Amino acid sequence: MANITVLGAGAWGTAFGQVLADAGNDVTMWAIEPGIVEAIQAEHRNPVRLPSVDKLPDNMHATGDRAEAVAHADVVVVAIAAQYARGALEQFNGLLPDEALVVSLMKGIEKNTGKRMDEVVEEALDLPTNRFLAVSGPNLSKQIAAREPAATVVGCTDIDNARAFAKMCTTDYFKAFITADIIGLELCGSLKNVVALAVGMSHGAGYGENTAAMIETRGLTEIKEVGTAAGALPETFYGLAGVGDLIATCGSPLSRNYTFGYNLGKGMSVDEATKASNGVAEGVATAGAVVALGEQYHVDTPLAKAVTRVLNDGISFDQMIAEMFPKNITVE
Ligand SMILES: NC(=O)C1=CN([C@@H]2O[C@H](COP(=O)(O)OP(=O)(O)OC[C@H]3O[C@@H](n4cnc5c(N)ncnc54)[C@H](OP(=O)(O)O)[C@@H]3O)[C@@H](O)[C@H]2O)C=CC1
Ligand SMILES: O=C(CO)COP(=O)(O)O
Repeated sequence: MANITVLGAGAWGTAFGQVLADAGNDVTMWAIEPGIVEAIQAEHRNPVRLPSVDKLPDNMHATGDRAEAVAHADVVVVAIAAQYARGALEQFNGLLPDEALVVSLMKGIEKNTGKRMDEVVEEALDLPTNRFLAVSGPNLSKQIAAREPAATVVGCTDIDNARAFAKMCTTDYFKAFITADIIGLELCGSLKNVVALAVGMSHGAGYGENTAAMIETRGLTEIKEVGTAAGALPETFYGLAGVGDLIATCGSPLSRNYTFGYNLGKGMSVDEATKASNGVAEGVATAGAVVALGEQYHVDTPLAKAVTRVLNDGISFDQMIAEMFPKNITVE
């Protein structure tokens, strides 16, 4: 198969690295933390970010050296926390082989620029659009690391590249579908994290499934409206990467976004919830960017606005609901 390098040995980077290794590829993990590199290389484990896996496959290696990591890569997969991706990738600019494909697993919007990860990756690496791919779907890392059956969507403007990478990440337990709708894929993955924060808050505040369903339904509409205004295909939002990922992320305490929201709903401050989080909750930085995207495209974003009010102004969950659903609107 292929030589594939994964940049970022977090929970999903490591679990997806295992999928790629199970599919028969030779996988090199690059991480900034020397302790993680050492543990993967010496013990075939990532005790910091993915402790549930006792032994990673033998065809998974690790290095902390940037040039060595990517020198022979056919594909470079990026799994770095979204707000740090640009800075981290700029240090790889000029090191990648000329024809290498670059695949983003990230689900976030850059806070300072409002840019999607396809834009950030292409700018940071001077990468042509046809060599950028995104992977997004209902993919809670711990369950995929346990090899439970799951599926994802691989996107690329060059559908042959999407098809080629989908083959490289298909195993008996992990299936990949393809699309050319990069904008849809990026916005589904990033924006559902904001919805998961709100649903987590609802459960943390003590409410049940009706409240969660009300938020999820509003969230899906909001994601679709912002996304289609930005150029995405509407059908992407009703597929695996859209409603599929919304169901998984809003329904599981394994989601860092859901859990972050749950802790806020129970009364923690943003600082306390950040300290309690086991990995990055991308929705926290992305919420404000969604509001800005809404303003840019003249689409109302009551859910994202209400979530930013909780994050920035510390309003209660009940007040958030009142702001999301003013008395004079009808909600579908
Ligand atoms: N976990 C999941 O279930 C899924 C996650 N995703 C998305 O994938 C992305 C990564 O998630 P995940 O792996 O779970 O997150 P984690 O929080 O587990 O890991 C984040 C990764 O980013 C790295 N990182 C942070 N800052 C820097 C930096 N300045 N330079 C280099 N590396 C840095 C971390 O390195 P270090 O460990 O050394 O701090 C770590 O490898 C996110 O955008 C997330 O939304 C998508 C689908 C599923
Ligand atoms: O995107 C995910 C599942 O598809 C993971 O969600 P979290 O980043 O909230 O853990």
